Amino acid sequence: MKNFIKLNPIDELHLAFFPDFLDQQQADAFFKDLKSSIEWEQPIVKIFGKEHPVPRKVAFYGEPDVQYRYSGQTHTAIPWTESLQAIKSKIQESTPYEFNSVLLNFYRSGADKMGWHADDEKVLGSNPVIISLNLGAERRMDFRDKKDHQKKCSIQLPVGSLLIMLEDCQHRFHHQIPMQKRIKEERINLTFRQIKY
Ligand SMILES: O=C(O)CCC(=O)C(=O)O
Ligand SMILES: [Fe+2]
Repeated sequence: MKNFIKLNPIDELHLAFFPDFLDQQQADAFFKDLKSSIEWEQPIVKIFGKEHPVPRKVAFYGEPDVQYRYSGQTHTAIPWTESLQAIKSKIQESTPYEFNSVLLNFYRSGADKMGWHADDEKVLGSNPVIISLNLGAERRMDFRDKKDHQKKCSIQLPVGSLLIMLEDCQHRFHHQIPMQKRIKEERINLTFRQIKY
């Protein structure tokens, strides 16, 4: 894969990173378009019997009939928009991976976040490759070994960067986007996935 650097911040964590996959102008144009054209939702999740809105907005797009369960509900993919098609083609020119859907997250400020999790659902198959595009505010992403919480690291995700989580990343590690209260700017992240079943 041309232009990707291999990141291996801790043993066994395999990432590929393309820091300026989109230039600032392209990234800004996609951000603006996605912010207004995507059907953003804020699902309610039940945690210990209490209902909470998820701390960000989300949307799921992809091939017809692809379904994905997140935030406690099954979602059917909304068909690719023109912008998503353009991003998808650009990613497919640079990587050998297949994907049939994208989960989008909209962080309204540094107060929005995503807690520790792994994208290791059965429907993604074993060792799923997750391709993640970053638009808007630069945020930090943390990784930690599921079994040994001392084994951890953080990376910065600047605007226009593309991060690929490879090999057994989802099986061995959790990741999160922590709250960063001093960040006031919005951010959109897209994670392209191959839902197998
Ligand atoms: O916002 C991000 O960079 C990460 C998103 C993520 O981990 C996910 O959608 O599963
Ligand atoms: Fe994730």
